[in-house]
Amino acid sequence: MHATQAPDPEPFDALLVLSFGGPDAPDEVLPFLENVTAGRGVPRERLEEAAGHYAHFGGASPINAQNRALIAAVEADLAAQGVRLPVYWGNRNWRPYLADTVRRMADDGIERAAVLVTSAYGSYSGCAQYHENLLAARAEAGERAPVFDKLRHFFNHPGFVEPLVDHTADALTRLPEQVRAGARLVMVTHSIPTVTARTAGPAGNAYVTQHRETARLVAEGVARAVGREHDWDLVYSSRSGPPQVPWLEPDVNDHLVDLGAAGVPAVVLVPIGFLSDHMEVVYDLDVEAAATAERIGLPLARAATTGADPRFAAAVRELVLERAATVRGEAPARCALGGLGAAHDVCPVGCCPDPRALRPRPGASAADPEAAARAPRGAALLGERSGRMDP
Ligand SMILES: CC1=C(CCC(=O)O)c2cc3nc(cc4[nH]c(cc5[nH]c(cc1n2)c(C)c5CCC(=O)O)c(CCC(=O)O)c4C)C(CCC(=O)O)=C3C
Ligand SMILES: [Fe+2]
Repeated sequence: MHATQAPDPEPFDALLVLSFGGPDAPDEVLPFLENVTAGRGVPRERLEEAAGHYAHFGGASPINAQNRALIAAVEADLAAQGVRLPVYWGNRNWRPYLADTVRRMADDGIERAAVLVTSAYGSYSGCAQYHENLLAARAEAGERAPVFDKLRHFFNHPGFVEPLVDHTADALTRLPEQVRAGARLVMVTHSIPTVTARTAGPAGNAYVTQHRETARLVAEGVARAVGREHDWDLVYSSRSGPPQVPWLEPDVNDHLVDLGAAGVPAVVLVPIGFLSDHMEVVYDLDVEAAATAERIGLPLARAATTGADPRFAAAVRELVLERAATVRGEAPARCALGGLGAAHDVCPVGCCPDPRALRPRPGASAADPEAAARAPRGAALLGERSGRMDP
């Protein structure tokens, strides 16, 4: 018998890792891309361009292997801490599809699961759309479907930030010594339409605000680690959509050219927007941005993502136990670095509406920005059957 009691995940009887998904083979690339862009107005040319990125890697995205590694790290951490919680995995856009996973969870008798979404930040694509996916999957699984509690955004959790700090300090050492001290930290994330950015989070602008905070925390940590300040910028990759729709800028490539022209001696690319080495990282940064830097003679190093770092696996456990305690009506410590504090557990009304609901449609009455978001999304996922509600 152990003297100390294992931490209590009650009322959760499972953890669900919910991610984007990606193809595992060349013949899966187009069907995957069609899933991603269904009804989202992404032009055919952009689809073909994206297919080319996957072709560059033999038609397979690194994302599935990365998620398997993350799940293995989380399982190892839970086991080491004596937390008995099975871990399930489902994706929005590819196998294992979320709906199949939720059906399996129901078959296994799972009643209430914490959900880790592999996006650290609030936005329609990174938060609300996953809530919609959960809602749809529950509807498909029928009345035995488990209840889901999506964990809060982890952009300012030390278990996410600290590995990025170490990886950035490590990337600095890979630059030639004579340019190292003057290196600029270029923090990169996925671009999104500016309208989606403006309406992200309970007060708007959450996507950019949270990224700026993570960028600042990483730069601050790096300064402590290397004993020297480095200037930083927040830039964007992977622009999609039709050309007439404005997306967040500057693009990482344009920015590298500007920095080179301004006489910046070297750059470290820090992919703060991505939990692991997705296609956006291994293609958009390691192929495309690296070629841009090469062309203009700018020394460049790319920091590794947080990935399956054991500190992140421990953070996932902490977030699950924290949320479990909150659901039980306790007031647990909510760990967060910096000035923004721990993000909300349940998304309030108006949080991260679908950009399609914000676009005025010809022949329709003026678009209602709140139309897509009339119900608090977290609460909507709680089982009416059980009558459970969040505090
Ligand atoms: C905010 C955000 C995240 C982070 C949150 C999260 O992690 O969910 C994210 C993640 C990802 N995006 C990914 C891939 C793609 N995203 C696309 C298209 C789009 N992304 C968007 C936004 C985001 N995307 C948006 C607004 C679009 C336009 C279409 C639409 O409104 O939905 C397209 C279509 C073709 C193209 O345009 O490139 C692809 C192939 C992969 C997998 C990579 C791999 O295979 O390793 C991952 C993790
Ligand atoms: Fe994307």
